[in-house]
Amino acid sequence: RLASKKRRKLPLPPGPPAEPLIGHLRIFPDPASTAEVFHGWSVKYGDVFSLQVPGETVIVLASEKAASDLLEKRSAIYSDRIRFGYYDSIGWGDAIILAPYGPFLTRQHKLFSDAFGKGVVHVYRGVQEREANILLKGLLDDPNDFDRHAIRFAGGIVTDVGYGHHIDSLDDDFFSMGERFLQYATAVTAPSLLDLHPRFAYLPPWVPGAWFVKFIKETKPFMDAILNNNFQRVVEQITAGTARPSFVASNIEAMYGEKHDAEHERATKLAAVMIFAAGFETTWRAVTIFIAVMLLYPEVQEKAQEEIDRVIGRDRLPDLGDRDSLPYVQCVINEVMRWEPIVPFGLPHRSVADDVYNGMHIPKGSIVFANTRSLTWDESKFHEPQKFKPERFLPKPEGAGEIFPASAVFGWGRRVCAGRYLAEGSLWTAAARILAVFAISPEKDANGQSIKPNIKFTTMLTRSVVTACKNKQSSIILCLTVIRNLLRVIFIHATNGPVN
Ligand code: HEM
Repeated sequence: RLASKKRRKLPLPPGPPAEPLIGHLRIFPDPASTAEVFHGWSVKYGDVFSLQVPGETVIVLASEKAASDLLEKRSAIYSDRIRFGYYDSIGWGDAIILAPYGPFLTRQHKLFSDAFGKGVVHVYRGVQEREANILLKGLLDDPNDFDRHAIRFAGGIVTDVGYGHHIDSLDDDFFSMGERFLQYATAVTAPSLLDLHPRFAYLPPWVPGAWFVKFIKETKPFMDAILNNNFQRVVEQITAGTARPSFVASNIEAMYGEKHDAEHERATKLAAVMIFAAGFETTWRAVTIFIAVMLLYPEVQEKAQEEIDRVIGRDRLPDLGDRDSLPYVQCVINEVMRWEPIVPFGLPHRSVADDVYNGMHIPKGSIVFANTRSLTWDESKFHEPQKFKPERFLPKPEGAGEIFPASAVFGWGRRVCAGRYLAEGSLWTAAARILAVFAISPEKDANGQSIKPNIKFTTMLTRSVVTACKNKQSSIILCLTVIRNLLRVIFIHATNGPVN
C-alpha cells in the first residue's frame, strides 16, 4: 500500500497547459490531425506526455523505446482496451479488437494465430493472387476507378478467407453488407455519452446528445444479421457438402464430434466478423495509398519495375515465392507503410494497474497511444524521415540499413495486429503485380503535358487518399495506368478467363 501511495505522489508525464476541470478537452485534436498534433507535442514535452480529458488520463508514447518498454515489455499491464459503448450495447464488446484483456480475448487470439500465423498464412496465396489478378483486370479496363478496384480486392480476400465466399461483383450481397457495416463503424467513432457508461443506451431518445439510442435500435438488427447469417450460411454449406475452405468452415468442422461448445461458436462468429472489420478497410487503403505514392515517385516505380523484369523475367507475374528475390520491391512497400502509415496514431490500449516509468506515474486505467507518426518520423532511426526513400531499408552500403518499424505499423505486445502476415502478403501481391504490369502515371492535358498530381492524405479511422489532380474537383486521384508489359496482360486474361 505504501508503495502505491508513493507512486501516486510521482508526477504524471508532462503535457500542454490544461484548463481547470476540462483539462485538454478543448485542444484535443480531431482524428484528421491527431497524429501530427501529438507529434508536435512530443517535440515539446518529450517522448512520454500526458493529457487530461474529463474522467480520463491519456498517455502518448512517441518513441519506439517508450512504446516497446511499456506496451511490449509490460504488456500484462497495457493490453486492455477502452470501452466502446455502441459495441457493448449490441453485444460485440468482447470481439477481438475491442475485447478487454482476458480469457475470451486469448481464445480469439488463438483462432487468429491458428488461421493467420506466419507459418500457415501461405494457404491464402491462391486467393490473394486471384484477387490481385481481378484488380489488374479492373485497372486495365478502368484505371480511374482504381479506388473501387482496391475495395473489391480487399473485400474479395477477407470474405473468401473468412467465410469461403467468392465475391462476383461489387453488387454482391456480402460486399454491400460489408460497406454498410463500415459506414456504421465510422459513425460510432463520434464520442458520446455512451462511451462513459453503457446504461446511457437506455436514455429516452429525445434527450439532447442521445442520438445513439435511435442509432442502436436501427442498426442492431443489421449487426445481428452480419454476425449470425453469414456464419449460418457456412453451417448449411457444410451440411450440404458445398462449403469452401475458410476460417469459419474449419472452425465449425473442428467442433464436429465434440460436445457443442457455445463459447467456441461465439468466438468464431465474432472473430470472423473482425476479419472483415480489421482487414477490409486497412488492406483497401494500403493499396490505394501505394498507387498514389507510385504516382508521386515515378523514379521509384521504374527502379522497382527494373528489379522485377531483371529477376523474374517478363513472361510471368510475380508471386509471393519471389518475395525474397525482390528486395527493392519489399523496401518500396515498407516505405509506403512507414511514410503514410495506415493507422497513424495507433489503436488505444488501456492500462490495468498503476505504473511508474522514468520517474513518472502512469495511473491505472490510462488510455495509452503509441503515436505511429512520431515513431516513423524519428530522426534517430531514419535519416530525412519525412522523405520517401525506399532504399533506406536496403542493407549498407547500397542503402542506409535502416529497420522497418513493424511494431509502429502493426501494433504492440499482446494487441499486435492479428492479421499482419495476411495483410503483408495481400499488399505485396497487389503491389508487385501492379508494378509488373502497369506504369502508373498522371493524366495528360490537351497539349499532351502531364498534369501534376496534387495528392493529399487524410485520416478518419485509417489513412486514405482524398484529393486529386489539381484541375479536377474529384475526391480520388485521376491517373492513367499505362500498360508496360503486354505479355503479362495476356497472361492475366489467360489465367483468369472471365473475371469470376
Ligand atoms: C495493411 C493492413 C493492416 C494494418 C496496417 C493493420 C494494423 C493494425 C493495428 C495498428 C492494430 C492495432 C494494434 C495495437 O493495438 O497495438 C491492428 C489490430 C488488429 N488487426 Fe490489423 N492491420 C492490417 C490488416 C489486418 C488484417 C488483414 C486483419 C485480419 C485478417 C487484421 C486483424 C487485426 C485484428 C483482429 C486486430 C486486433 C488485435 C487485438 O486487439 O488483440 N488486420 N491492426
